[in-house]
Amino acid sequence: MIVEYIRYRVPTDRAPEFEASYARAATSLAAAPQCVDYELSRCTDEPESYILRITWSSAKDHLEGFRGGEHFAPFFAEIKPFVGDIEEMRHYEKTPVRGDGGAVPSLYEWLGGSEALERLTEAFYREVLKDDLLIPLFGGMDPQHPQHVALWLGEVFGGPTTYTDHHGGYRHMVSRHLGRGIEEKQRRRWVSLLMDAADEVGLPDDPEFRAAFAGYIEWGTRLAVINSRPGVDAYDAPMPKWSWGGHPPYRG
Ligand code: HEM
Repeated sequence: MIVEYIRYRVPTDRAPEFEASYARAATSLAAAPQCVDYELSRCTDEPESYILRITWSSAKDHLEGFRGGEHFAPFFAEIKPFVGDIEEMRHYEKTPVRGDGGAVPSLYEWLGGSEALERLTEAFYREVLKDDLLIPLFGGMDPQHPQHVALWLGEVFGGPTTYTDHHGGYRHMVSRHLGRGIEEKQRRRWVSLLMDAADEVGLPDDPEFRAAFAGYIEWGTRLAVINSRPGVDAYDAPMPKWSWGGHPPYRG
């Protein structure tokens, strides 16, 4: 993905016309398959200054796909009167320097940190080991497994990077699922028992936390099923970093 920034300096008497034109032009961005998202901001200190941010699937998709495609002409027709007001129009690559600020707690902090996760995985695997669908997979489980999964979850939810630093990281986690042939009904049971355990140990039950938590668990378990199929080899990937998505915590 690539981010395009376009900085405009528009005299204030033309600002309403400028914003109205962009509101119409945005329908072409919304329809363009190369456009990931867009946002027009106006400077509060210098109201003549605007910045348009557009994320494209790639620079090539923007320059060839969008500009050569059906949505460019109606887009350009709307914004053409303001081309002379452009001060900068360039592509930028995202760097790893980004994240939530201190105003937004990590999911790890919100759920109660490592102690809460250890309580969760202990209660969960106690039930897993009594479950007729899951016992064939977990019968010979390493006794340290619940703690390892607690560390994994902690890291994914924004806690310390202990799993990556001391337990083999992403590749090791994937390798533990290889060749296990996890079936959909086993995945479903795993999810269901984990949600029961979350209630049992009193993880926060606010809608925003549970939606983010369930989102990761749904994603992670489906990936575990894929990784457990025949022919998959161990691979490296960046550690997933899960956050609140579209709904940060409600603090009414
Ligand atoms: C979000 C979903 C999942 C996460 C985060 C997860 C995490 C992990 C981790 C971190 C390990 C390695 C533990 C270690 O380092 O020793 C592991 C192993 C394992 N996982 Fe998963 N897993 C997930 C889903 C599943 C599902 C759906 C199943 C099966 C229904 C499953 C079955 C296993 C088994 C059988 C092992 C090896 C256990 C042992 O013998 O020690 N996992 N998992």
